[in-house]
Amino acid sequence: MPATIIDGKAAAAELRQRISHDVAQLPEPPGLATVLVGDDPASAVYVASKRRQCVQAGMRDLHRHLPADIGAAELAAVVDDLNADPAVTGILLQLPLPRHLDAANLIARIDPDKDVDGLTIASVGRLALGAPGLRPCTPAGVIALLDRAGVRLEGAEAVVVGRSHLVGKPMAQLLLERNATVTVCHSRTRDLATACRRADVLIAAAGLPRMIGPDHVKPGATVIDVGIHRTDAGLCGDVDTATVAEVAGAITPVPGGVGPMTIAMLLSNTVTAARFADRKNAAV
Ligand SMILES: Nc1nc(=O)c2c([nH]1)NC[C@@H]1CN(c3ccc(C(=O)N[C@@H](CCC(=O)O)C(=O)O)cc3)C=[N+]21
Repeated sequence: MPATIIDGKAAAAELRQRISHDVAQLPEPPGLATVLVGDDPASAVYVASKRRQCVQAGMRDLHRHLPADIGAAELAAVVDDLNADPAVTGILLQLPLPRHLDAANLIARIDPDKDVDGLTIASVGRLALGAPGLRPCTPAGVIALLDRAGVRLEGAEAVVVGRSHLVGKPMAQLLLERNATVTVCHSRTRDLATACRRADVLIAAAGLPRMIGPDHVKPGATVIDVGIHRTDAGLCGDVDTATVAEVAGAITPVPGGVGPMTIAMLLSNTVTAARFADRKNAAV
């Protein structure tokens, strides 16, 4: 029997409904500052959807579009400005940045309480300690998707393929927090297929088109495809969906899987950041 398709579009729409409701309860609409440097076409598409959904949820769109040749000091000043602006609840610096800019340095400038991407050192530390904080959107979206699909994580064998700061590492930590037994695989893993076949829940986040095939999947496993690649044949993920669907119990499609959940979690983080800001104001 072919795998159940996990519908990320529907899950994201549901989550956005809840977020709109939460936004309406806040004393003031949160503001999301998306910062786009240059004109990378894929980045432009993602940022456009983030902005549209932000407005649809009742939040303020405080977008900044900056030229590709902006200097590091100038971009740092923009981040400082957004940190200081009380109308700005969340800041998202769209990656990748042009080559002459040091992303780590600029991310480090973002106020951790406005870090809706969950990428600052403080956010990473809070996640590692299990302390309250803003979690990276894609892995948080994957957990929400698994919960909605009724996938049990407690005691499950979870295998994450990929160890990026944006997805793989925080994904492993969130799964661990949910009491899964977590294995992290990467480009130097000796026998990837064997390691992956342990998985009850397999997360493909290595960034290589269709690298996960049916040989990597235990029959009945849940397969989450975080990859997104634009090829001549159209969009595809890190999973060879057609063949893996013959083996897996459930699988996320690309598009319509993890991507929409990433954006919904960004909105959710912006609401969380608004609550942090309220608490800070109440304290003074
Ligand atoms: N600071 C930062 N934070 C990010 O979260 C971030 C980033 N930089 N840089 C790039 C990646 C990629 N990313 C996606 C978000 C939504 C979809 C998405 O909605 N995808 C739709 C399809 C959209 C399409 O046609 O491409 C889907 O999968 O159904 C995909 C990819 C966020 N990223």
